[in-house]
Amino acid sequence: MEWGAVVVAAGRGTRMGAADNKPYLKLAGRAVLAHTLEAFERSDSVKSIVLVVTSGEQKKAAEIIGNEGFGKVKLIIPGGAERQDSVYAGLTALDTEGVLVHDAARPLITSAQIEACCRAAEEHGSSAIAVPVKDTIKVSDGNGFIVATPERRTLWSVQTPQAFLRTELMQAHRQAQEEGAIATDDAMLLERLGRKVAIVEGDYANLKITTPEDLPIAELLLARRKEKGEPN
Ligand SMILES: Nc1ccn([C@@H]2O[C@H](COP(=O)(O)OP(=O)(O)OP(=O)(O)O)[C@@H](O)[C@H]2O)c(=O)n1
Ligand SMILES: C[C@](O)(CO)[C@H](O)COP(=O)(O)O
Repeated sequence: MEWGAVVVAAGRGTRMGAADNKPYLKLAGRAVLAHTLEAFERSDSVKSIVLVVTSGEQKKAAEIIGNEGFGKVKLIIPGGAERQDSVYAGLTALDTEGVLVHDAARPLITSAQIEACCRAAEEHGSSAIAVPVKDTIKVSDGNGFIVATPERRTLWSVQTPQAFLRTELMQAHRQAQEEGAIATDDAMLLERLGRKVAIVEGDYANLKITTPEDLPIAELLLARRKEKGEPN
């Protein structure tokens, strides 16, 4: 199966609160976006990448891609108000049979994990990388009180990439649009249609740069990876 990637980098970084948008923050001397794209550039299964960025940041993104010599990024397009809109915009610009959707804010992804996602989706139809939850998770009543504790052994913290048949994911997005359904990840759009998404156990290091403390943690994880001679 031929695989493409939609890398979404069109958020505003509200929770990070930095002067620059998250994809352009420096991580070990390089833009967060450069680390993220490098793993997809190195993945033998990924043939093309559509990068979805904030309107007005297309030139900035293109400069990074040019400086890094990345050749798989075919299009840099503006995103939408929600992550779901940005993903859909990317899907309409890709023509591969398989699609990986990945957050640009997850720069510690590795090409090995990308390959594992592709293989699992080729076997099961779709897949999502995830790690077992380490904390006990509680459900609240919305007024600050705990009302339930889901069984921890059934809980996974899902990350990206998530891998799908492109036409299937596009159909799921269109159905969600028609029904006004908002999803915080793409797997949810298939789950709501009764489709099973295979879990690919990943790595706790594949964190999403979301709040300020995430950046120094990512720096440490990258330094440890370099000491061990591990590739992205
Ligand atoms: N309208 C949006 C919102 C998010 N994203 C992307 O989706 C990924 C996950 O989103 P998140 O970590 O929430 O990034 P932001 O939306 O920028 O952060 P915040 O919610 O704090 O504003 C990020 O790579 C982000 O750039 C996107 O492409 N388009
Ligand atoms: C897609 C995701 O990274 C899976 O954990 C997460 O849902 C993105 O959430 P965000 O609020 O858009 O960062």
